[in-house]
Amino acid sequence: MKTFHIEAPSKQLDAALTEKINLKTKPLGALGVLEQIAFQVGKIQQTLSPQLNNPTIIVFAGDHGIAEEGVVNPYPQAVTAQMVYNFVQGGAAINAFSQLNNIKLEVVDAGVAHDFDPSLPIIHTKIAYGTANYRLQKAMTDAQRDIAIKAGAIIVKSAFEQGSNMIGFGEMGIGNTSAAALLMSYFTQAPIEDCTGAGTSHNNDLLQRKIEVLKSVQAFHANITSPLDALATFGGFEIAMMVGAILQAAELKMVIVIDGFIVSTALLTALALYPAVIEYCVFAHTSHENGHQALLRNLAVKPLLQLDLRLGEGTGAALAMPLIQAAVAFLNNMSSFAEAKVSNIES
Ligand SMILES: O=C(O)c1ccc[n+]([C@@H]2O[C@H](COP(=O)([O-])O)[C@@H](O)[C@H]2O)c1
Ligand SMILES: Cc1cc2nc[nH]c2cc1C
Repeated sequence: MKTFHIEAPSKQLDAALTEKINLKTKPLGALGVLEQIAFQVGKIQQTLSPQLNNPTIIVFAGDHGIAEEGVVNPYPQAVTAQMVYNFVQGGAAINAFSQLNNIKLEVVDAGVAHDFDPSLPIIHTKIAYGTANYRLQKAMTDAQRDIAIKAGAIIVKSAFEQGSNMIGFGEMGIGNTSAAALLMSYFTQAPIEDCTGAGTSHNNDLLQRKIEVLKSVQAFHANITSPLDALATFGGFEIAMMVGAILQAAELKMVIVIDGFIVSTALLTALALYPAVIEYCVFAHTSHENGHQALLRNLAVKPLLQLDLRLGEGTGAALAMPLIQAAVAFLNNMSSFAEAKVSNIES
């Protein structure tokens, strides 16, 4: 696999950032979580006056071999490609939210089981027409996984070179809550029941069967040898590309906005390879998908929003970006007690 150079941000400015935040005209700590975000962004950028430029969301789409069977997903596999057209035409939730919040949106064919016209405004990096069915074999070869990681990295590098320093990732892939559940169970060691949710289903009818199927998949792949092997075994291509994307964004010291359940399992994979990545991540929301809460607890992180979203596409990230911008705005634009001649208490 491509290697990345990822270091935790220096602690050099920690004290100065804390002091700058504490001396703003507000009771100590009164901006709550926004204070933590302001501190984190200042630390990532190693400045007391951080700037967020060209916020970008990249949606990776990919199909999953198991989805053809319809045993773990209520919607047909064809919806993945249909939603890609919807993204291109501007009709999805992520289009509405990114347009509202001035976020640049890019759509990637990571491995959709459909041929898209090359002239469409899609990043065409298809690895294959969906992954293989992991009930029968590994979802992808090691070579496909490595190509996917590299492709995700190249896409992020290009966004960075176009001036972006805050990036979020979204995904679209019928069946991908199953891949995500398998990855979460592997990385957190939690039983598959605790990692499996209803996905796109609106009732729990499917859930028990989904858990049984995923248990049998775990038994079939009992000898996973490494985090990268887990990624190749369970897939999908959109998740593998997000692993590369997250790693590249951390290497470039970008602010990484983590969306829902599936993106979080890409992050688990990235963290198993490079633990310092966590320092670059802001967690957008707690998904309604069973498992996400436990995953976030496992990482000891607290997301910004709790909206019971379970859509994916990067929608939570798009909604959280203005809050991150608000944190940076107060750090840059609020007066200190001294500047505004407001009386402070002795600290
Ligand atoms: O982001 C989430 O937390 C999330 C939770 C549940 C479902 N999804 C989306 O639903 C799709 C996968 O659902 P499923 O039931 O086909 O596995 C996929 O396109 C995801 O973007 C996303
Ligand atoms: C319609 C639809 C839209 C989605 N967006 C992300 N995952 C999705 C799954 C479905 C089924």
